[in-house]
Amino acid sequence: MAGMKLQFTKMHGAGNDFVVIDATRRPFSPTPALLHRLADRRFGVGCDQILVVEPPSAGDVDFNYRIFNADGSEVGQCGNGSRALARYVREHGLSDKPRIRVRTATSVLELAQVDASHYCVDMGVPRLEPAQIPFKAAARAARYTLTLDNGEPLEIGVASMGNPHAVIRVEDVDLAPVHELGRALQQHPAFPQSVNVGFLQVQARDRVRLRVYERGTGETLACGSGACAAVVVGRLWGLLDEKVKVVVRGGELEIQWPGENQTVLMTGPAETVFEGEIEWPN
Ligand SMILES: N[C@H](CCC[C@H](N)C(=O)O)C(=O)O
Repeated sequence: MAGMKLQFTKMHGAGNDFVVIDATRRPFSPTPALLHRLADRRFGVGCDQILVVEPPSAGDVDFNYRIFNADGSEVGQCGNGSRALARYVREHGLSDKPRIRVRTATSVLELAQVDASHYCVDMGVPRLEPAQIPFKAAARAARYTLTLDNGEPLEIGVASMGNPHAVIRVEDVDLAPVHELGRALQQHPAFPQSVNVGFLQVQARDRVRLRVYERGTGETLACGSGACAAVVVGRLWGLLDEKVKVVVRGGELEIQWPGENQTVLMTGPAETVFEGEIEWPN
């Protein structure tokens, strides 16, 4: 049966991997079935997120950018994906500007190339009010204590980078119950839109290790917005300085946050792995 041929580019940022689609010349409105196929690591291409580059919705940005998790859910932020997008638009001749601005469903980001394989993203001001996360709490606090299904208390920090994050401090990320606690928090009624769950090990005031159990995807090798949220929470807890190296399973990210009402800067890698084409029935 004749189908549609869909060109894509396979990319990753510190091991968080993407299928990137160019919708700047013609619209791309993927069905859930197509998203699942693109993300499927056996029956399809395989990725953590699908990124769709679109023409700007207004003159204040250069591109719009849609983000779909592997489960097909559309979300408003992907930090590692924004670095991949910055590389993508340069490599595909869609822009030769040294700095570009992109709009997602929840945020406007500014991206700049640092060197041949590194990009810096201004991820905007973290949102800390519970209603902005969204997170059900009476008032804003640096720390919250959740009661888990088993009755156990759990201390967390919460922040939104345009997507929701919960941060849990652990002694050793290699020993943390990432999948068990990650799933428990994602199903917790305190997070009406689920949540990305970060496990933060503080090694020094300027160096941490991090694992993230992502919403709509599961554990990834890196989570850019998760690294930002972890540094924001770590600083609110008085544990971290302004510039922090975040060591994740797939590499390293540099995060800088001067403090409240300031934007978070994230610097990290973006790589192109291959160009591909997949046939899909109309
Ligand atoms: N799973 C996230 C989206 C991808 C974020 C992550 N890949 C990043 O680099 O920020 C969410 O549902 O909000």
